[in-house]
Amino acid sequence: MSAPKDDRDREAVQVRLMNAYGVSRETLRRFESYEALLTKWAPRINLVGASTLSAFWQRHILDSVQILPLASPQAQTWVDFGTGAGFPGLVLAALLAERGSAQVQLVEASAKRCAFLREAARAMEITVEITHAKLEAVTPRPVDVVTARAFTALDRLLAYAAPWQGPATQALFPKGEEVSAELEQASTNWLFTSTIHPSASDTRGCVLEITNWQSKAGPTSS
Ligand SMILES: C[S@@+](CC[C@H](N)C(=O)[O-])C[C@H]1O[C@@H](n2cnc3c(N)ncnc32)[C@H](O)[C@@H]1O
Repeated sequence: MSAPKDDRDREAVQVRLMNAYGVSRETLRRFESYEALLTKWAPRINLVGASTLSAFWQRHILDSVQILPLASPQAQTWVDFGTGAGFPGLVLAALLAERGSAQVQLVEASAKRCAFLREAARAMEITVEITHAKLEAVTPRPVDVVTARAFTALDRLLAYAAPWQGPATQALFPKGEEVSAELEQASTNWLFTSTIHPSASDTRGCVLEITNWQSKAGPTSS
């Protein structure tokens, strides 16, 4: 008798994570602890869409993991806006834990989601900075990488991310089919360099990389 489809899907993604992204067995075990906690908490608080929980490995883990190789290998400081249940910031923090010295800050406005993030970090035995606040209220600092998934449209994202920009900051934003429209809209207010990386987890999606963004109105204030 063959294994249930969910188990086969999970196994296929895990093999891909190891072979294509070099994810270690130890990190896979961490993600399994994370999945168990998410499954336990999800019925009580709104963490991820119920329909996406069964596709945890593809829709959430792979979708987040694919960001890491797009970042500079030297990237040390990371911030993730609106992390929600942990995507992509907490997953990236788990991957970066193997490198030892990277610092990842997760900014999330919901107290319940922050409580979940703390528990998940504990379950995975990783260190991550969880900031319970609205992004607008957080003191920005220059970082190497800014990430945000399903947070807001590109035009507003660039405004949020501008005060976190250093000389070589990369912004890496998972986006869906709306990416062209968002790029067009953002280009009315911003000058930037963009690269669209096809998504490994969703044929309709991409990871949008933005560097060197600046407001057409001149230097931005936060
Ligand atoms: C649609 S969810 C996306 C969560 C996660 N990034 C993902 O892709 O699964 C947006 C998240 O941003 C948070 N959020 C919304 N506005 C925020 C703000 N101004 N500052 C920080 N977090 C915010 C919400 O609480 C929510 O968890």
